[in-house]
Amino acid sequence: MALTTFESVRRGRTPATSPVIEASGLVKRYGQVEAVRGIDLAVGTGELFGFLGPNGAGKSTTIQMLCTLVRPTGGSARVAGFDVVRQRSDVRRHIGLVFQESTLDGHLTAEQNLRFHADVYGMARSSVRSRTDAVLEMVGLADRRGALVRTFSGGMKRRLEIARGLLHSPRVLFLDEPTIGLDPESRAGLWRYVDRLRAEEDITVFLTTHYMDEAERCDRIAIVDDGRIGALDTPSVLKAGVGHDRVRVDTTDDDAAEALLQSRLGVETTREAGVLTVLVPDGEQFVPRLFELGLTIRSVDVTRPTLDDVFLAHTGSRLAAGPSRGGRR
Ligand SMILES: Nc1ncnc2c1ncn2[C@@H]1O[C@H](COP(=O)(O)OP(=O)(O)OP(=O)(O)O)[C@@H](O)[C@H]1O
Repeated sequence: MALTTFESVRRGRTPATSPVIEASGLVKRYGQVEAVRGIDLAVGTGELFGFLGPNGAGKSTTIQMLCTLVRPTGGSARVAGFDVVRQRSDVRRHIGLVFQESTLDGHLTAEQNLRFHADVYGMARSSVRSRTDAVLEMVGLADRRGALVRTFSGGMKRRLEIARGLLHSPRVLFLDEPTIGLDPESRAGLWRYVDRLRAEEDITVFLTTHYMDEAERCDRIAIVDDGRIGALDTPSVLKAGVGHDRVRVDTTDDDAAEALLQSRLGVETTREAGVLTVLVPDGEQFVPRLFELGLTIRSVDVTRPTLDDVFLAHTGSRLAAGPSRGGRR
């Protein structure tokens, strides 16, 4: 799915393709605790959708409602065209789940784990063999199909879980912090498989993550805080919304540079750690104009707002604060 398709959609809340997940006024209360306070969203077919928020924001509860594991207190949601309350088994047939905690059986082989899942889902025997081959191939585990899962590395187990989540050809794959606890190489490997999967099957991926690089991959992101969505758009629009590019210029004569920047380019400067700093909407367009001033410039660097800045602006905490380790599921 080309990113540009989604980039071209100006209204962040509207997906570029027909919605496969739709939630309207979704609420979940646990006694006095209002875990989810009214979530509205639409996720398009084929989209990689990021659902970000600090610990306790309501992400897992929202996912559990979308996956039919928890019944909403209010509002409604449809997944793959089916209502999450009235058509639970239809929803379940069309979704795949990969949660933080492994539910694989270490005493069974990779293939036996998949077979067991196929039985639970009532898959037709005729399709199980070919589909098992296809998903094991997709996640690079075809040659380990007969090995016991307890001999697998953390990355291999996570890949097998993705294979299992895909076995029944779901339309939506829910990945709840899928790379938590994995080393960088396994994380990169897992994303290679997700990319390949998205290229090969018209699947929608609903992702929660605390990693900025994973959030950057998303076509669109919702930032949820205190049970509500505070922002929803493409990563680039969200970043543009939180501030300016920071251009830091090192010159041979900062006083002269400061005067020229103000008089000729009409920009205010500050000095941060002794370096002349300018905040501008578009650093890339600004830098060539700097060089036209005839200054002797030693170096220039441009820093753009990151998704971490976006997260901080909307939630008051840092995305990079680290993945959650709690689990109530
Ligand atoms: N079964 C439950 N009973 C009571 N309160 C709950 C239950 N599940 C969640 N909550 C509360 O609802 C709120 C939202 O929790 P939720 O797990 O959805 O957050 P989260 O965004 O997924 O957090 P994390 O990133 O830590 O997984 C929290 O205050 C949590 O304590």
